[in-house]
Amino acid sequence: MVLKKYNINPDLALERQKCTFDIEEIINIFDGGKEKTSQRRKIEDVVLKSGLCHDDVPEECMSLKERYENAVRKSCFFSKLMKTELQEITGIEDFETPAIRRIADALFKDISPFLLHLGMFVPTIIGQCTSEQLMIWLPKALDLQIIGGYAQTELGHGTFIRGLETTATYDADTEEFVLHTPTLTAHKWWAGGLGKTINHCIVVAQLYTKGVCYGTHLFMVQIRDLDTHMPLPGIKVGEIGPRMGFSSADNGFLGFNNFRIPRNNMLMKHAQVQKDGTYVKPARHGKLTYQTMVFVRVTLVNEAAFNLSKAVTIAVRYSAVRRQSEMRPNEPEPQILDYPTQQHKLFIGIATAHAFQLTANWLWNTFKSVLSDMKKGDVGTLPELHALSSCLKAVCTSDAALLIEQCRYACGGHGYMLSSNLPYIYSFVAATRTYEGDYTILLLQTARFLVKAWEQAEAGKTVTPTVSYISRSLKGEKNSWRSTDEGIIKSFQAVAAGKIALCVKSIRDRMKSGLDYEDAWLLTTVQLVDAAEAHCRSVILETYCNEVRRLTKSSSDNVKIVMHQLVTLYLSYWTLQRTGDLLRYSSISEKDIDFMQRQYEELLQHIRPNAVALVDAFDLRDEILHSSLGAYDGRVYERLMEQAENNPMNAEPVNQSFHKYIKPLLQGKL
Ligand SMILES: CCCCCCCCCCCCCCCCC/C=C/C(=O)SCCNC(=O)CCNC(=O)[C@H](O)C(C)(C)COP(=O)(O)OP(=O)(O)OC[C@H]1O[C@@H](n2cnc3c(N)ncnc32)[C@H](O)[C@@H]1OP(=O)(O)O
Ligand SMILES: Cc1cc2nc3c(=O)[nH]c(=O)nc-3n(C[C@H](O)[C@H](O)[C@H](O)COP(=O)(O)OP(=O)(O)OC[C@H]3O[C@@H](n4cnc5c(N)ncnc54)[C@H](O)[C@@H]3O)c2cc1C
Repeated sequence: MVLKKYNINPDLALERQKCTFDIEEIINIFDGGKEKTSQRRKIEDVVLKSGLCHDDVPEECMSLKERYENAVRKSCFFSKLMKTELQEITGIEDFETPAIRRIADALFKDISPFLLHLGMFVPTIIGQCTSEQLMIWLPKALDLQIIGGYAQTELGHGTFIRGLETTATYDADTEEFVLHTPTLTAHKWWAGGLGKTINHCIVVAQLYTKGVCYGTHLFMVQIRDLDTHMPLPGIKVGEIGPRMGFSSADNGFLGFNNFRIPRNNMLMKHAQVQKDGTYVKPARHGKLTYQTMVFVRVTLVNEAAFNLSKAVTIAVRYSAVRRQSEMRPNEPEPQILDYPTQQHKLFIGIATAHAFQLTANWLWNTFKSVLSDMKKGDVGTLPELHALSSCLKAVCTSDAALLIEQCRYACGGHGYMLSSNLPYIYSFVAATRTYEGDYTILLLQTARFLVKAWEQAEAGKTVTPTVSYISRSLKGEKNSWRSTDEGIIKSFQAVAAGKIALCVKSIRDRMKSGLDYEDAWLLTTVQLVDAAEAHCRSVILETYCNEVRRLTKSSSDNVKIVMHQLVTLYLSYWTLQRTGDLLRYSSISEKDIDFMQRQYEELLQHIRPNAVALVDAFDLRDEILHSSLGAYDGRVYERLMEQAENNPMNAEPVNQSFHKYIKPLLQGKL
């Protein structure tokens, strides 16, 4: 759609005059410096000027097939642009740049069918191939001579990878693997891009050699002819059908009928099958084939932050423009943003977007540092990364989905319109809570790490920094509540320690009563999930505070003030959400809770004048927001009417169904 130009809505113009800080300063902080802001804007200019974002009809008015075809068209031209003009700006192969991710949303209101190519296929090649394999596949994948996906999940199993049924049996005579789908439930299911788009695929299958099963391994498989795009003989492939979102991503199914691939197509960086069929197991860690999932979990924290920032920008701008009800008789209707309950719904969204973005950046740096340790042969930091990425992925995607839905509630009926973009943002983020490891499953992985850390600390061993609070708790350090940043973080750590202690006790008590470890663990899983969530909260709170302090060291006083107001709002909000836990595990009193409630309500008032400026500081262009409610100019009603008038349903004054059905019904002739 071409965005019509309007003058700024007067309410929104006034809001911007109230701003107390330099928006550009905050933009630079989140981009990582002035230079990065300028590079990002250059990238956005190039993409927006390319004309690629244009749709003749709104995406939501297209059929599923049209949406898919439109998304393929855009993905191809966008890929070409990335290889040419964008590469000149970003530097060769710098696909890591968050700017590319951001501007991709200007093209795809839903998502690109190439998402898995960049998001999982290329990262798997990088992380799982030997250097010889890398030289064969990486240049082709980066150059889009081959397009790939990641097919792990099957119809019968997603969570439990060890239960996957697809087999890859080595045939030493021909030096090939035979891929086979032995049952209905063994069909690969869900892989993005698999339905219609990709010609190659990373397939996760149970490896058999010399009659022994060695568990799941990764294989590079060509599934379609590069010229005709027809499925290769022995391959059954297609689209799984309409779903809540991901409509243009052609999620697919895949079955193999004794399909042969060369031995070299097993990704052999960590484990190998030699020509004679001898299996060589990974030298360092048994779960290195799960590395791409860890990578994606790390990036999903960023996705949670980015998508929440879009939703809250839309809802705050709308709330500054929307007037409803009256506060006092005969007074003009106020902006709905003036209602404290509306501020309560929205300002936590702004603070959470900051908290998640800074946590995502921190997690990304942690990931890079663990990768560099692993390159040197040290896998000692991997368990902590796995525990951190698991709980942060679970909690951030889950919180973001809830807060995005809250943004929709905050926009009343108009938030329900697809043109608000809130339903799209929600359905995308809702899926992130499930894929790449369901919420509960990932928290249970973190819980395993926490229980182990508890046992290590009990044995007097040093534990990793993110769980050092366990050692303090075991030393008998009592928590005394203080309503400062550090004080609140310590109390949240005391909550996490208290919950982990109870889990350990429950497991031990259950074992004393005769249960084996597995049953004792199983019966404690409700508490274990809760403990892992509490641990994750303490990590987010601490990271957010530390990062704001570090990043605003040389900022102006006004930026320091407003960024810190949001930190305090976040800490107060979570204190009030978790009073039960804090009363149980810290020394917080009712008086302290009253104080926190008052502080929270005062903060809403302090933040109110800067609310619009704070969402402007996410620097999200209208073309990325795609929202009739959230455009920079605030011309909500004009855009809603414009979109209604453009609705293809209004192209003809009388729909043919009137003549076919309604009229005969009215006339008793049906
Ligand atoms: C032109 C286009 C432009 C577009 C631009 C876009 C740019 C890119 C944007 C990027 C966004 C990316 C989006 C990508 C979209 C993705 C779509 C979705 C994909 C998928 O969902 S793929 C499938 C994912 N599946 C899962 O996540 C399954 C979850 N299950 C598991 O992970 C495991 O089964 C398990 C962990 C739950 C259990 O595994 P297992 O039984 O094997 O292990 P145990 O529980 O017995 O544990 C044993 C020990 O191993 C440790 N462990 C487990 N996992 C790991 C790990 N990953 N790393 C390290 N260690 C691990 C356990 O902790 C255990 O350790 P312990 O010491 O013994 O306790
Ligand atoms: C939009 C979308 C895109 C996807 N893209 C891909 C892709 O590209 N490639 C790919 O391979 N896969 C993909 N997936 C699949 C995805 O990874 C899985 O759906 C996900 O990992 C969850 O697994 P599941 O469906 O087997 O759920 P299940 O494991 O069946 O979960 C169902 C419920 O059972 C619970 N449960 C399961 N096991 C346990 C347990 N041990 N303890 C307690 N509770 C348990 C879960 O918590 C959940 O509540 C995609 C999924 C979606 C929705």
